[in-house]
Amino acid sequence: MKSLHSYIGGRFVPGKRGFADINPADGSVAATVTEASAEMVDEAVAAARKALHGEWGKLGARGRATVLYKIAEGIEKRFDCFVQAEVADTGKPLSLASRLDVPRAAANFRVFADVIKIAGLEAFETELPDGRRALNYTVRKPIGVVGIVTPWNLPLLLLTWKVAPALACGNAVVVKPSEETPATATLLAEVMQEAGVPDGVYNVVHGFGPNSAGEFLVSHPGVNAVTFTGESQTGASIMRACAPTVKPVSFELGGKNAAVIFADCDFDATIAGMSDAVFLNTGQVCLCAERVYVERRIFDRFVAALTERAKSYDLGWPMEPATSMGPLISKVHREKVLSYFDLAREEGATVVIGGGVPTFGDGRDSGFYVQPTIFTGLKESARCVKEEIFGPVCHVAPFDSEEEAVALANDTRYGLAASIWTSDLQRAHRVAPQMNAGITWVNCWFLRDLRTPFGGVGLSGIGREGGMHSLNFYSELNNICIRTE
Ligand SMILES: NC(=O)c1ccc[n+]([C@@H]2O[C@H](COP(=O)([O-])OP(=O)(O)OC[C@H]3O[C@@H](n4cnc5c(N)ncnc54)[C@H](O)[C@@H]3O)[C@@H](O)[C@H]2O)c1
Ligand SMILES: O=C/C=C/C=C(\O)C(=O)O
Repeated sequence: MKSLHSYIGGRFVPGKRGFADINPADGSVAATVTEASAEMVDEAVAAARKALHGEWGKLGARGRATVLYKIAEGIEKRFDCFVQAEVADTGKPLSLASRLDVPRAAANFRVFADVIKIAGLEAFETELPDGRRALNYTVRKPIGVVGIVTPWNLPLLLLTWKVAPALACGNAVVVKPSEETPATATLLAEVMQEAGVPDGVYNVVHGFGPNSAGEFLVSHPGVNAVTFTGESQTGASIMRACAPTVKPVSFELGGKNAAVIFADCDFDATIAGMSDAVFLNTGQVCLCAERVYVERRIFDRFVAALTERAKSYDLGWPMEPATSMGPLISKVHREKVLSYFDLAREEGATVVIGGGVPTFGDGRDSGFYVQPTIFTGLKESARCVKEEIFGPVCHVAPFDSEEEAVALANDTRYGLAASIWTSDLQRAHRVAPQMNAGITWVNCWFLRDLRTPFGGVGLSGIGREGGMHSLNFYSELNNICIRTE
């Protein structure tokens, strides 16, 4: 049985207590993991601090970019290892990990290497009424030791989305991957060693959230900034933990995202896109559309076509190439999703398809699969329309006018992503800016350009990452004002 340990100051360090890393496809134990104690988190933060004062701190942006390209190559060299580790931890289909998670991890390092090389700085020529003149210019410095806490749904993708810009900016990091998916962050440590990343620049502490490595890290006085992706409530706890030392935070949190489908959409392309938007990664993507609003004229046709799509998913073993939907991440998460399925029925939903657990007659019956599920008929005030479920499920409701669609889409305390499906370009331009969300896609979903701002409003987060926005979070700007006259 494989044992996964924390990685501190360039060494794998076992913790005293162990916990199981479960494969959600059949409930088997994929690996054992040792938990980092408070002392080990202290050591990781100290190792990161030390690295900032060593050769890493002296390397310029070009030198760091070269290291980031090597990390990207290192991930690609071990492509199959990363895919297998991610599939074993998450149960996601091999095809998905191969086309999304692992390629994006390498892309994250390449893009931020490119961005740091071309990033400019601000400068102003200042003229005061009394005749004095000055040149103001800004320099970018690392923020220091960055604490990175990440979730289980896209483990390597979301971890590297933060590690890459943090390293590009010259920081040292201590990462706390989800206890559900510890493998790829650990494997990345080996890539870091091979790429010549100095000891202490990348540290991993394994464990849980409250009263464990997660809390020890975010409340640590030696951590200069915290970046977190996960549930909104966890974000609130982390914010409280960061308050005493006034750490800057960047939060990418939950969503209850709307899709708005107009009758003039390209119907087949919309069904294909919406099938991903609802069911990709078993609906466990923060950007997934759980609220789907469809213009009444095409409502029945849309529901029927999306239902056909739901039927077409192959809930196979994750390592089978044909598998298109895996299990949910854990028993606990499946219980949560199933409790929402029960609640939807109590709230008066019509179950169009799904709503339960599939049976297989093999080991997958001990895994955490659920059926792809579509509901209709709920009131807008229903909890299943308001709360994030995070499973392969959506509620579809009709609308009659553009104004009504915008109001329905925006009636949420979240605000991460929205999608609009229409062939009318003017309508797209009119409606898109009205969406109360950080990201609005038109005739597509989860189409990413890593230079663009990514983040949410309301309960969906604080701040934006991506391109220059990441550089601004992961660095301190020092403005220098020189009197010239
Ligand atoms: N907005 C985004 O970009 C985005 C991306 C992916 C997932 N998510 C959200 O993440 C959630 C699913 O992921 P999850 O269940 O792993 O989230 P989670 O909040 O339960 O856990 C995320 C991480 O936080 C740690 N943690 C938990 N409590 C903590 C505490 N008190 N202090 C420090 N660390 C703590 C966990 O151990 C884990 O590593 C969903 O709500 C989803 O919408 C958002
Ligand atoms: O589950 C959430 C997905 C987040 C995606 C990103 O952060 C990204 O594509 O950069």
